[in-house]
Amino acid sequence: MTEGPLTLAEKIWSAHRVMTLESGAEVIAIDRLLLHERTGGVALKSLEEAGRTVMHPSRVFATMDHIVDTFPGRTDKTLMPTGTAFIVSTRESAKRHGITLFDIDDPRQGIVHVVSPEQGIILPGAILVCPDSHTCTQGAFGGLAWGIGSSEAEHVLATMTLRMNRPPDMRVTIDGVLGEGVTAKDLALHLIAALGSNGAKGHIIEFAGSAVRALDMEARMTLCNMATEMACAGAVIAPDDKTFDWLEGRPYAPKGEVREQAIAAWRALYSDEGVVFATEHRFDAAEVRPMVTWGNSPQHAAPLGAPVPADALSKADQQRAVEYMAVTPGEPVAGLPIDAAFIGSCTNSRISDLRRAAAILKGRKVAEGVKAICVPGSTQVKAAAEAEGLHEVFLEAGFEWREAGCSMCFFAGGESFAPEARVISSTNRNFESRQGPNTRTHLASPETVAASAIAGRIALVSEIAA
Ligand SMILES: CC(C)[C@H](C(=O)O)[C@@H](O)C(=O)O
Ligand code: SF4
Repeated sequence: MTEGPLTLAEKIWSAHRVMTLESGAEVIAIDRLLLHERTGGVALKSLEEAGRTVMHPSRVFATMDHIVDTFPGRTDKTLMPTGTAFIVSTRESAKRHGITLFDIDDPRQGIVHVVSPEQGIILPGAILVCPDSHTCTQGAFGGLAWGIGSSEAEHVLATMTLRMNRPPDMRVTIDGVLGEGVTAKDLALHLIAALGSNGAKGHIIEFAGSAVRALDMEARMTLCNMATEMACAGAVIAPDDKTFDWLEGRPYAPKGEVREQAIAAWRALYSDEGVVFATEHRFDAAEVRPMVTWGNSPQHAAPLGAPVPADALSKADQQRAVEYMAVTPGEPVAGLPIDAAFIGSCTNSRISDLRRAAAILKGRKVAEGVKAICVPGSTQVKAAAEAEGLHEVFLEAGFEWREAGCSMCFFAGGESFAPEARVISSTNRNFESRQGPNTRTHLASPETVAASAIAGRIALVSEIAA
């Protein structure tokens, strides 16, 4: 390993360095590759067409999440035209190459970034890649994880290496205490609003500080997930006892004596005192409020109740968003009537998210005319929620209760919300037509989504009647 003080990311990177090329690029070893039926299927097909084989099938995992329907009783058939072909071809390739597949009917199935931590596939100090932009979610466990393209995934399948320049390091330190009812999602939107959607361009962000240490593992995943929306190359949080405890007993995580040895090594995974980051930012958790987006980029976020920027119509990038979203500069989006509410996605669909939403929905009803849907992030999350009776809370309130998957986080030609529907959503992207043709997505925490579904308009938890 290199001498002198090192960042956490540098420590992990140098432990994986195979060689440095003349160009300065490096060849690094990859520990784990994850695939899903949308981009993973493409990588496998292309590998086969090139006549290559999978180097380490036991380090490659595939799941069905992006294209599969989430209706109860689903099959290989999907509303996405050509969708079945992706599902079938991923399944057949996985079988041919001996890759572990979390298929539609597998109790381990779910959204790739929810399933991997659940199974203990991502580990502190590891490097994991996946042809999906929200892979940095998994950096919450103190490993390096980032999204790659399908052709890079093919390269990893064949060689378990990647050729890359080491990304520069950025540290985002958040000290202080988050206020009552303020969540990791609000914190993430606060940071994106402040730093911008290119604010971390090409950097590996290390989230540090007392407010980050205080987050539980699922909240850390939400934070790292949203880092993608600042164009980062990865996001990482130094592992601690919470990380080790969360991983205990997970199928692919080390056990017994090996676990003890692993923990001893994982305890060295932190940025050394005095190390210099390419960029540093500091935030105070006490300043974060419940947030909601008003435009078509996650950076178009403001505290719930704050107005859409009064000068938005004079700014080229905001003008289109204001028109598309049908919002009024100078006025808040809070209070706007909604057509739909969505709880799901790799950002906010884990058991703690569902528990917090259910606590708000209990004994209440979704406002008339609002289509409300809850899609657990994985089949395991769904089962855990059902064991606690949370599904009954959602159903009694008037939410649909679905099978696990990406669902309407990402309209790929399958199921969608109605054209121009205004949707309050626990997802990570509010791009144009993201949840169906011309849909208007407002990003928020699961709590705000639940409260808004009850109110029938964008609302704070504190605004709904007791
Ligand atoms: C389809 C997939 C490649 C895409 C991504 O990379 O992120 C999707 O997951 C998304 O969230 O937009
Ligand atoms: S849940 Fe949404 S953001 Fe996450 S991987 Fe699926 S489509 Fe992408």
